[in-house]
Amino acid sequence: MTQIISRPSDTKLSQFRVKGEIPVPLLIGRLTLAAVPILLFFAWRSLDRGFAGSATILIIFAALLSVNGIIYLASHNSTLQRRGFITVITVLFTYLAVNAVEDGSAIIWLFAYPPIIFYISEARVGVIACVGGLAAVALLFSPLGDMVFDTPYSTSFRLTMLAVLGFEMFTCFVLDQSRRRSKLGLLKLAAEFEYAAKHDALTGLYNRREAHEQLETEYQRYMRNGRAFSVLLMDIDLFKSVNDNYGHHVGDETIMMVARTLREQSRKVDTLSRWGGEEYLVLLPETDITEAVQTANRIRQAIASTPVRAEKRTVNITISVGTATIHGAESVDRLLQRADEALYRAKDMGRNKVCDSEGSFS
Ligand SMILES: Nc1nc2c(ncn2[C@@H]2O[C@H](COP(=O)(O)OP(=O)(O)OP(=O)(O)O)[C@@H](O)[C@H]2O)c(=O)[nH]1
Repeated sequence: MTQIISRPSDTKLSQFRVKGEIPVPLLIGRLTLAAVPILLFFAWRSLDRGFAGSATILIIFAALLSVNGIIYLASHNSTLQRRGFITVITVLFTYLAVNAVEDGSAIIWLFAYPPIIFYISEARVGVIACVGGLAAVALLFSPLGDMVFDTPYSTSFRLTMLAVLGFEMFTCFVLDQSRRRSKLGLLKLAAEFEYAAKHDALTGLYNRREAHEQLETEYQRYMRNGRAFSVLLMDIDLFKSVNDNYGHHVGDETIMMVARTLREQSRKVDTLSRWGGEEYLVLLPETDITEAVQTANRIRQAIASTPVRAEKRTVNITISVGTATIHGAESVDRLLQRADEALYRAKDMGRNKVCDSEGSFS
C-alpha cells in the first residue's frame, strides 16, 4: 500500500501489451512453425537438384529454429527466445543472399526481414538491423562483393532490389513508430483512467471507493494472520465557517494542507484517503489502539500548528479524530461505525480532540 500511486513512466508503459496485440513469443512461435516446413521444402528441392551442401545448411537452419522453440517451451525465457530467433534469421538471410540459393531468387526472402525485426524488437534494434542489413546488401552488390562472392544478380536487379528494400525498411520504420505511439497513447489513457478512478482530484489521496478496497485487503490479511489494524476517521472542525468567511478557494487550500500534513505524518504503509468533503480516513496496518491514538494526536497537533495562508491573513484550523482498532470477527462496517461514533464524541467534547472507540479521549 502506498500513500499515492505515481503515474507510470513511458518506458514502463511500453512494456505492457494492449488488448489484441500479438505477444512476441507467440509470433516467434508461429513464424518458427511456418519457417521450418518451408526450409525443409527448399532443402528437399536443393537435394533433388543435386545441391547437397545447400540442403544440409537449410536443414541445419530448420533444426536451429526448432531448438530455439523447444528451449523457449522448456524455459519460458522470452528474451532468450527473441535473441535466438533474431540471430538465426539474420544468419539465414545473409546465407540466402551470399550463396544465391535457388539460382539467386531466394534473396527475395529478405523482404520478410524488416517487418519481423521491427515487431519483435525495440525500435532502436530494428533501425540498427535494417540499416546494417541494407549496407550489407549494398556491399554484396558492389564490385567488392562480386570479387568475394561472385553472385549472379544483374545490375538492374541489384538497383531495384536495393531501392525496394530501402523503401520497405523505411515504410516499416514509419508504421512501427506510429504503432508504438498509438500503443503508448492508449496505455497512458488507461493509466490516467485508473488513477482517476482511485484518487481524489483535489488532494491526490485515495478516494473513498479505493479506501474501501484497501480496508477489505487489510481485513483479509487480519483474518489470516490476526495482526490488528486501526483506522483514524478525521474531520476538519467548523469547516463551513472557513468557506463562509474566506471563500471556497481558501476552503480548498485548507483541504490540501490537511492532505499534505497527513502525508508528512504517516508511514509509507499507511493508506490515506479523502473520505468525504472535509473528512479523511487513515488506515494504519498492524497498529494497536495506543499507537493509533498517538498517531492521531501527532497529526492533530501538526495540523493545529500549520496555518493556511489566505491572501494577507492566516487561517488556523483544527481537526477532530475518532479512532478504532479491529477486534474479534467484527466486520469492516462495524469498525467504521465505531470510528464514526468516536469522531462524533470528539466533536461533542469541544473539537480539536482525539477519541478512541473505547471511550477515552485526549
Ligand atoms: N471548499 C470546499 N468546501 C467543501 C468541500 N467539500 C465539502 N465542503 C464544505 O464543507 C462544509 C462542511 O460543513 P459541516 O458538515 O456543516 O461541518 P463543519 O462546519 O465542518 O462543522 P463540524 O464538522 O461540526 O466541526 C460544507 O459547507 C461543505 O460545502 C470542498 O471540496 N471544498
